[in-house]
This record gives sequence, C-alpha cells and structure tokens, in this order.
Amino acid sequence: MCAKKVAGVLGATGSVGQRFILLLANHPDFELKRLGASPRSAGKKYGSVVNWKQTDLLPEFAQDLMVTECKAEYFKDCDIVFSGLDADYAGSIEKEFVENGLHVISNAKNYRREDDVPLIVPIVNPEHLSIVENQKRKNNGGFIVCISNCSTAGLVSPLKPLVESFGPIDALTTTTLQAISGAGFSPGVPGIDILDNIIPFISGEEDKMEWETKKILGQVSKDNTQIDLLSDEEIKVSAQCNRVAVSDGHTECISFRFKNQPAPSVEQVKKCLREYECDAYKLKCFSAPKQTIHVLEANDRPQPRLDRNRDAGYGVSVGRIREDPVLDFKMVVLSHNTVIGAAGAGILIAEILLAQKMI
Ligand SMILES: NC(=O)C1=CN([C@@H]2O[C@H](COP(=O)(O)OP(=O)(O)OC[C@H]3O[C@@H](n4cnc5c(N)ncnc54)[C@H](OP(=O)(O)O)[C@@H]3O)[C@@H](O)[C@H]2O)C=CC1
Ligand SMILES: N[C@@H](CC(=O)OP(=O)(O)O)C(=O)O
Repeated sequence: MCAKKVAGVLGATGSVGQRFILLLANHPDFELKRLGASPRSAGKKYGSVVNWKQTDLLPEFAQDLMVTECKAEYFKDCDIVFSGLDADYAGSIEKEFVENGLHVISNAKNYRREDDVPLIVPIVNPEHLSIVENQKRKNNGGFIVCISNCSTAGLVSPLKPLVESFGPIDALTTTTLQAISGAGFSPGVPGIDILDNIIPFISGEEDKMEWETKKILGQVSKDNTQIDLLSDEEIKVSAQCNRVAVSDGHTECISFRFKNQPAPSVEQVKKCLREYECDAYKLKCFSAPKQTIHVLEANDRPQPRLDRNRDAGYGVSVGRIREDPVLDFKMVVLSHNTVIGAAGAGILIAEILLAQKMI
C-alpha cells in the first residue's frame, strides 16, 4: 500500500476548516498534519483555539495539532493544501503557497475568475483540472484549483447530465434558501437577525452564481491552457439569494429551458438524473457519491434536515421535477454547502488529482 499523502488545512478553525478536519479524520489517502489560521490562533494547540460547532465531536487526532500562521515555510512537506481562508486574506497567502511550488485547493473566491485556474465542482467538471499543467510550468510545480461557490455547486450538478443528454440549456433561473453555516463563523449571522426570519440578500452571491455557472459548464480550450466560458448569448442565468434559519444545506428552486425543442419529457429528465454517474465514482475515489443525484418522488422533498447527508453530503438531491409554464421544467435542488459545496468538494478534487497521478 502507498504511503498517505501529507495534507494541510488553511483557515482550519472556520466553518469550512472544521468540516475539512472532520472529513480528513481516518482518510485512506491523506494524513492531515499541518493546520493554519490567523495570527490570533497561531502557536497554540488546535483543541484550545477552535470554537468547535460541528454536531460530530472534534476528532482526537486534531486536538493536539499545533496551529501555525499561514506561511508556505510551515507547509513545505505537504503534498496538498486545502484552503478555507477568509477571502480577505486568501489572495496573498494562497499566492505565496503556489509560488513556493505547493498544490492548493481553495474555497475562497479570489482566483476563481483567473483564466488558467480551474473552477471545479468535482461531480460536474473534473475534466477542467487538466489546465493546471499550464500553471505548474509557471510556478515551479505549484498550482491552485478553486472550488465553486456553494450555491453554484448545487445548481450545476443536475444541469451537467441534462446538458450532456439533451443539449444546451439557454435560460435558467434560481431562487436560493441558504443555510447560516454558509456565512461562516467569524462573525457569522447573528441569531437575532435570522431567528423567525429570512434575509433576502447575500452580498455578491447572485453575481457569483450567474458568472460561475458559465465557467463550470464551459469547455477546456484547444491548447489546454484555459476554460472557454459559455457566452451571455449561449445561456442566460438569473439568481435570487436568501438566507434562511437552516444550519446546513442550501435549497434552490430552479427553472430552465433547453435550446433544442421539443424538450424531453419529465420522465426522461428524471431517468437522466438518476442514471448519472460522476467520473470520481468511475475512478473509484474514496469520497465519491455512489448515487450522484438522488431523484426524490415525495411531494415534500428534498428537505435540508432529512436529505442533506445523502451519500455523506457528497450527493445532491432533486425533487418536485415538473413542467414549467414559462420555461421547460422546474425543480427543487438541495446540496450540503460545506460538504459538496466546500470542504468535501476540496477532498474529492484531491482524490481525483491523486487517481490521475497529478499530485
Ligand atoms: N461556509 C461555506 O459554506 C462556504 C464558504 N466558502 C468560502 O470558504 C472560505 C472560508 O469560509 P468560512 O469557513 O465560512 O469562514 P470562517 O469565517 O468561518 O473562517 C475563516 C478562517 O480564516 C481564518 N483567518 C481569518 N483571518 C486570518 C488571517 N489574517 N490570516 C490567516 N487566517 C485568517 C480564521 O482563523 P481564526 O479563527 O484564527 O480567525 C478562520 O480559520 C471563505 O473564503 C468563504 O467565502 C466557500 C463555499 C462555502
Ligand atoms: N456565500 C456563501 C458561502 C461563501 O462563502 O461563498 P463564496 O465562497 O462564493 O464566497 C453563503 O453565504 O452561503
């Protein structure tokens, strides 16, 4: 058996960082050895600085790990570095890591729009990872892969198999109901704001969903150096984002239209989603969902508390699939924002890179 790859986590104390710790405990491919956070937490044992908010207990292995500042010199033995850094600090820190030849998989938004940086939802577009070879040449072997916005991950997951089977989608609307863990822990959403309430604004979120969808559903360029985005003429995307009093799991009510008419039937759409097998599963990656998309038939599903942990949070649930009188179809999508929308996505990307001998 091969030795495990050494992993590090930046932003280890945050909402996404804590999820990385949980998902990397007892991982067969990666051993988590290095943790980074702000200078406030550095120099102390993880168990003494983290304000642990997960419903699973803090894994024992992490209690006594020392937290360092986020500097490449402390992470140089890492084969892979996962970042759950606050976007205000991620830009310069992640750049220093890449320039020092490290491999970074980031949750932060800072580099998602760079031409040669793949923006990945691992159950959707792992083929985009090939463009990191271009970054490696420039950075002494170092590269960065970005994970999409968590709501975008849920949105594009069912679209990918539909586009593969029935051709392009040219109009798409989504209204989100997003969990409070998506807003992070420092400071997070105050209880007084969210209790008995819905907040119909999440800064920057709608623009991210509308833009990122076009990159994720785009194609690798012929010279394998960048992603060719879908144009505004090819697909119109409209998002409205809301924060709701749910702990984990983003729900989205989406409607869409196919370019090619007549559109398929509801039964064809359901069959296509049920039969979709993501590449990570074909590659036998440890965390890959056995069932990528769970098509739920009950009228009142999916529900965050009941359905967010399907396939350990790596699967996406889709329910209420029906015809739409304005576009072709409407449906409700649920995805776990800190698993397939963040830390879990990072780990599954690393598993894909490993399976393809790219790390
Ligand atoms: N939560 C979610 O569902 C999703 C989040 N994201 C993105 O992931 C990233 C992390 O989000 P989230 O976990 O929610 O955020 P949190 O606010 O919960 O955590 C932020 C982390 O950044 C660290 N940090 C803060 N300041 C510094 C600094 N000066 N130097 C180094 N580290 C610092 C914090 O450490 P300390 O505790 O020491 O202050 C903490 O570990 C963000 O970029 C976010 O946009 C992406 C998708 C989904
Ligand atoms: N904005 C998302 C989480 C997030 O931080 O997204 P991004 O990584 O795109 O900034 C939410 O509030 O649920």
